[in-house]
Amino acid sequence: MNGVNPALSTRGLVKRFSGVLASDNVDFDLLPGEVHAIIGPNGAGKTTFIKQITGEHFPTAGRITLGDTDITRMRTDRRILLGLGRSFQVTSVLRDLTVLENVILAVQAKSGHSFKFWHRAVEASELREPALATLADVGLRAKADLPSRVLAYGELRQLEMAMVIASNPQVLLLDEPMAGMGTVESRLMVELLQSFRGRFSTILVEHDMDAVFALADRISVLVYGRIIATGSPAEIRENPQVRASYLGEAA
Ligand SMILES: Nc1ncnc2c1ncn2[C@@H]1O[C@H](COP(=O)(O)OP(=O)(O)OP(=O)(O)O)[C@@H](O)[C@H]1O
Repeated sequence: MNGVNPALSTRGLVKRFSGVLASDNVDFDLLPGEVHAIIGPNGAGKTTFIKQITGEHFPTAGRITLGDTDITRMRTDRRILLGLGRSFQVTSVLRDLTVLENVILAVQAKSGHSFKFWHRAVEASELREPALATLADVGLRAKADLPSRVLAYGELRQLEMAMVIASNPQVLLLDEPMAGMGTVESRLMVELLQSFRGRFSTILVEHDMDAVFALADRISVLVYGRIIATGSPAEIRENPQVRASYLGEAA
């Protein structure tokens, strides 16, 4: 890897579900600061791969390393404390709290702050300031004091993103960030993710190929649990094996 230590890597990752080999000897490297997209047909094993990284599934064999730490069999909450950030579902936004309070809650959860009284957490400037800065990053600064329930769907997804990046994760897992979005919302999300360029080491799983090709520095193609190619968007677009087994059919 040219002497660069990956932010996250897997070696020989195997996940077997009775008859199905959902991960077939996956060697994967996420380089510092890159957006590395994983694409592949339905059932290729993308979700299974992500779930092994988050700790929702343990691999049948192989190894997962976050920085220098072997996390293969570590619990999810410990992985999060070590710097794994995962996009929340919209349902994790507490609708009765303000936009800012939701971000503060996310910062607080990661920082290990244990305030006995919630109002003290909301007032604590060491939580407030970074939360406000993060809201500015995602374009929601003006809505900080509104109850989250008044946000439009696209804004909720921006808030969700703020809640993930607020704790400055070393590795950001984005599992279908464009899911359920219309054209305009998707374009805004692509712009938002582009504004993060270089800031996070990001694994992106996404079915929207326009978004993938706009955002990814590198793309790995998963077919039947195996990575059949890894390369720049241009290399992947031109790869005959990828075209035959996946992109060709989509095009
Ligand atoms: N808990 C499970 N038990 C049994 N088989 C499973 C389980 N989870 C996934 N599989 C199988 O593993 C294979 C990979 O599934 P996975 O959901 O990881 O694919 P995917 O690439 O995420 O698909 P999609 O794009 O449709 O979300 C599929 O054949 C699936 O049926």
